[in-house]
Amino acid sequence: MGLTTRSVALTALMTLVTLGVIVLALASFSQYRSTVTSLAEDQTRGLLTASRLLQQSESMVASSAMLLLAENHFHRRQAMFEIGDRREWIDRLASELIELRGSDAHFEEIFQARERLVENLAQLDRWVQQRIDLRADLRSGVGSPGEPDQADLVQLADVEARIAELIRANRMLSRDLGVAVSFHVGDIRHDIQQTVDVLEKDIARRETILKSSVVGVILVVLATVVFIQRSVVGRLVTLQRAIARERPVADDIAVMGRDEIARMAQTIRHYVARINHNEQRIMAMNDELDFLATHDALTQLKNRHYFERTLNTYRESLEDQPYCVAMIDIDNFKLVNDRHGHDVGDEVIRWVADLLQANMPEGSLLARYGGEEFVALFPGEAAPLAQDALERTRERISAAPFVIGDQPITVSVSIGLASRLPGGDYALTLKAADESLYQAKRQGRNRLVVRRRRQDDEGGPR
Ligand SMILES: Nc1nc2c(ncn2[C@@H]2O[C@H](COP(=O)(O)OP(=O)(O)OP(=O)(O)O)[C@@H](O)[C@H]2O)c(=O)[nH]1
Repeated sequence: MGLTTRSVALTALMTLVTLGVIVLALASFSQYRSTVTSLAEDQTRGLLTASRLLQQSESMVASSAMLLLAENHFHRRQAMFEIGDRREWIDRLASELIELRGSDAHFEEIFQARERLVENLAQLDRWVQQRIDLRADLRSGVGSPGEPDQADLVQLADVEARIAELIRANRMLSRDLGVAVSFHVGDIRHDIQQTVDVLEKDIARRETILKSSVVGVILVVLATVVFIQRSVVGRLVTLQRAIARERPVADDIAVMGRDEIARMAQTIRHYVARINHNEQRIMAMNDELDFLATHDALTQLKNRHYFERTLNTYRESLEDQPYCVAMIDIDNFKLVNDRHGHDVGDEVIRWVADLLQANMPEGSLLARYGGEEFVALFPGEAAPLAQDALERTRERISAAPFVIGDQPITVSVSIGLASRLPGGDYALTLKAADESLYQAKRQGRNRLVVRRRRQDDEGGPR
C-alpha cells in the first residue's frame, strides 16, 4: 500500500472516529436538553399545579368561614358564590393534573374529599340559612312579643351545634384533601427522581463511551504520528544522511517497500550510482590529463613544464641548500635520424631516457627538456651523488650499443653539470650547466663536464 493510500486511510479513520465522538456528544446534549425541558415543563408544572390545587382547597375551607359569619342572606349567597368559584378552580386544576400525569389512586381521594367538602358546604349553607331565619324570628319576636320563643332558642342551639360539627368535618376533609394532594406531589417527586436516575445512568454510560472514543482518537492520532515518524520522517532522515556524505555510496541508500519514498530512494540511488560512475570517469580523465600535462608522451619522463613548475615550488627551500643541475644531450642524434629513420630515433630517445632514469639517485628529478635533450635537478643530499651517477650512466650508454633488429647503433651522451652559483638563481645555474654541455660537445662529445669555479664568478662561483 502506497504512502498516499495509507495517509488517506488513517485520515479517514481519524475523521470517522472524531465525527462519531461529535455525533455522540451532540446526541447526548440533545437528549439531556429534552429531559431537562420535560423536567422543567411537565413535572415542574405538575408540582405547581398541585400546590395551586392545595391553595384552592384551603381557600375553599376559608370561604366556609365567610359563610359561617354571614348575618344575612346576601352575605351567605356571596360566600356560596365564592365557594362555587373555588370549586370550579379545583376541578380545572385537577383536570390539568390528570392531563399531565394521568389518573391514579390519589386522584380518587382528592375528588372524594372535594365532593364531600362541597356537599358539607351545601349542607352548611342550609344550616346557616336556617340560623339567619331563626335569628330574624327571635329578633322580630314571633310567638310572644318581648320574650324569646323557647322553641326557637332550642332549635337555634341545635342549628349552631350542627354548624360547629360541619365546620369540624370540613377541617378534617380539608386535611384529607391536603394529604391526598401531598401524596400526589410525592408521586411527582418520585417521577422526577426516577427521571434523574435514568438520566444519571445514561450520562454515565455515554461518559464511558465518550472516554473510550477520546482514547480511540488519541490512539489513532498516536498511530498517525508513529506512522509519519517511521514511514516518512525516519526514512527521509536516513535517506538525507546517506546522500549528505562527502561521497555517497549507492549501496548505502536503503530502498524499503514499494511506496513513494521507496521509489524516490530508488531514483536517488540510481542517480548516485550514475554520478559516482561519471565521477570515476572524470577522475580517470583528470589523472590522464594531469599525466599528459606533466609527462613527456614519448619517454614517460616528467616534461619541461613540470620540471620548471617543481623548481618554482622548490625555489625558497633551494635558496638554503646545495643543489646542482645537469643538461644531458644525445650526441650526433641528427645522424641517427638520418640513417635509421625518425622512429628508430624515437626508440633511441626512449632507451636513453630509461637508462638515465634507472640510475638517478634518490631525491633527484629527471625531465625531458626537449628534442634529444634532458635536464636533471639534484637537490640537497642528491647533489654530491650527481656526478658519479651521471658518469656511470654515460659510460653504460656508450658501452652497450643500442640494437635495432640485428643492427647495433652506437649512442653516446654529453653532459654539463653545474652547482648552484652563490647569489645566483636557478636560471643562472641552468645556463652554467648548458655552457658545460657546450664545452663537452666541443671537447669531442661522450663526456661529462663539470662547471668549475671561475674568476668572473667572484661573488662567486665555486
Ligand atoms: N626522432 C626524433 N628526432 C628528434 C626529436 N626531437 C628532435 N629530433 C631531432 O634531433 C636532431 C637534433 O639535431 P642537432 O640539434 O643538430 O644535434 P645533433 O645532431 O645531436 O648534434 P650535436 O648535438 O651537436 O651532437 C634534429 O634532427 C631533430 O629533428 C624527436 O622527438 N624524435
